[in-house]
Amino acid sequence: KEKPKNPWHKAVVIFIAVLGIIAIVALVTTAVLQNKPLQQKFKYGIVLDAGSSHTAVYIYEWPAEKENDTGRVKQKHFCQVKGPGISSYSLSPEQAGHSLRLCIQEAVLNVPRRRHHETPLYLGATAGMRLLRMENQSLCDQVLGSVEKVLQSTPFDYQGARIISGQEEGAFGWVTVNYLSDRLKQGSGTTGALDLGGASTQITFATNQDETGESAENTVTFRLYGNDYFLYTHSFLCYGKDQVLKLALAQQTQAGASTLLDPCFNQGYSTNLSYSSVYSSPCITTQKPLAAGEGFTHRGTGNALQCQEVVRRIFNFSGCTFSHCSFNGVYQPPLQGQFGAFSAYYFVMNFLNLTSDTLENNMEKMARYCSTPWTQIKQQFPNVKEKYLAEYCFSGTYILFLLTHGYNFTSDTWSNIKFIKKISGSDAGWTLGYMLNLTNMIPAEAPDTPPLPHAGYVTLLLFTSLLLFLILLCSLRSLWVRCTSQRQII
Ligand SMILES: Nc1nc2c(ncn2[C@@H]2O[C@H](COP(=O)(O)OP(=O)(O)OP(=O)(O)O)[C@@H](O)[C@H]2O)c(=O)[nH]1
Ligand SMILES: [Ca+2]
Repeated sequence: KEKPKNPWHKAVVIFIAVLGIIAIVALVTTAVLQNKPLQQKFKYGIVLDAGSSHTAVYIYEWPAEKENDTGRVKQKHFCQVKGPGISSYSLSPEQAGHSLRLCIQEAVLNVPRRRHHETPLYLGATAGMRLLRMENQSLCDQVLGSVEKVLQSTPFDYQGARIISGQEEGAFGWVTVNYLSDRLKQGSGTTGALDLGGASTQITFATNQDETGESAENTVTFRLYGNDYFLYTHSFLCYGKDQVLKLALAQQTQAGASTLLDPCFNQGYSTNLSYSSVYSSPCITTQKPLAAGEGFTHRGTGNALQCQEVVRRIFNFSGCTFSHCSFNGVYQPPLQGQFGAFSAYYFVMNFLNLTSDTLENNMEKMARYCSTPWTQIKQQFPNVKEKYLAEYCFSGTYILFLLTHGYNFTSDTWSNIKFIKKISGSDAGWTLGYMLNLTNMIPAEAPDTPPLPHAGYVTLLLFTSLLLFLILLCSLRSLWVRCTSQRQII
C-alpha cells in the first residue's frame, strides 16, 4: 500500500481542532464568569442628625467598587435616640453624650466588624444647638464636647461633631432629594427641598444664575456630574414647628393673663403652662409680661379662621428691600419646579390627610379638624401621642400659611409640592447629602462611561464564541472530507 501524499495532514487537522476547542472553551468561560454577579462588597458611612427635638443615627451603605455612581448610596439602618435633642442637656452636658450610647451600640452591630475602622462617622447639629450657641456659647461647647468624647471612643473613623449652618442644612437636603431621585445626572428638572424641623425651617430650589445675584447669603452653587446648579436657599431660625408655637403663645400672652383662650387648640383642651417655658427661648424677644404670675392655663377654643390670624401675626410682610421677598424681609426669587416637603411637613400633613388634595379642600379639612372637640379627637386617635394630637390644628394651620402666604405657593402651584418621608427606601433630610459631600462621592464632572455596557460585552463575547465554533466546525468538516477522499483515491 502507498502512504498518503501528506503525512502531516491528519495531525494538523487534530492540532487545529484542539486549539479551536480550547479557545472556544476559554471564551465561553470568560463570558459566563463575567455575567455571574460578583460577591458584593459594601462600604459604610454614619451620620448623626442632632436636631432640636431629637437625635437620629443614619447608617448608609454602598457597593465598594461603584462609589461615584449616582443613586448607589442607600440607607441601611436608622436609630432614633431616646429622649430630647442634645441642646436640651445644657444643664447636664455629660448626659448629652451618654444619650447616644444605645444607638451607637446598634451601629456597631449593623456595620461589619472588618469595616469599622474605615467607616466615617459625622455628627451635625442643627437649630437647637444654634439657639443654645446664641444663648450661651460655653454651655454649647460643653454639650459638643460631651458628644465628641463618646463618638471618639467608638470603633468608627470619627470625623467631627459640629453645628452646621442653615445654608448647609438647606443645600444638603436638596442634594439628598435629587441624588435619591436620580436627577443629578440628567442636569435639568431638579426638585426643590422643603424641610420643617422643630426649631428651624428651610426652603431650597434651583434657580437661574441671574436670580441668585440679589442676595449672596441665599446662594449656594454646586457643580455635580458636569452640571452647574445655582441654588436659592434660606433657613428661618425660630420658624420650626416647636419654636413657632412658642412665638404664637408669647404673642397671645402679652397681657399676662392667667388663662389663654387659644383658637389653634381644640375646644375642651386644657393644660397648665409656665411662663418661663414660653419666654425662656432666645426666639422670644419680648419680655415675660410684668403682670404675669408663674404660669397660665392654656385652653383651646378650636377655630381655624381665628387661628390663621394668630399665625399671621408671627410673620412680618413689610420691609422687603429686594425685588421679591418671602417674609421677614428675606429675599426669595419666584418659585421654580417641583418640591419635596419632608420631616414635620410630612408628619403633620400625612396625619391630617392633606397630602394629595387641592389647597381649597385642605383648608376645609383643616377647619374641620380644628373645630372637632378635644374629647372626640382623643377617642378617634387613642394610639397617637397626646402632645402631637393637641398640636395638629396649630401645626397644620401654620404649614398651610407658611407655604402660601410665606413662600407664595398658590392654588395652581400647590400640586407641585409632594409630601414625602422616604425616597427609594432612604429618608429625605440633609444627612445623606452631607455625607456624600464630605466623602467626595459626587464628582464635579461626569465620570467616563464605558463604551459598552456590561450586558452588551457579555452578549458580544458569547456571539463571537458561537460564530468561531461554527467556522471551526465547517473548516474541520471540509478538511476531513478532503483527507478521506484523498485516501480513497490512493
Ligand atoms: N406629629 C409628629 N411629629 C413628629 C414626629 N416625629 C417628630 N415630630 C415632631 O416634628 C418636629 C420636627 O421634627 P424633626 O424634623 O425631627 O426636627 P429636628 O430635626 O429635631 O429639628 P431641627 O433642628 O429644627 O431640624 C418636631 O417638633 C418633632 O417633635 C411624628 O412621628 N409625628
Ligand atoms: Ca432637622
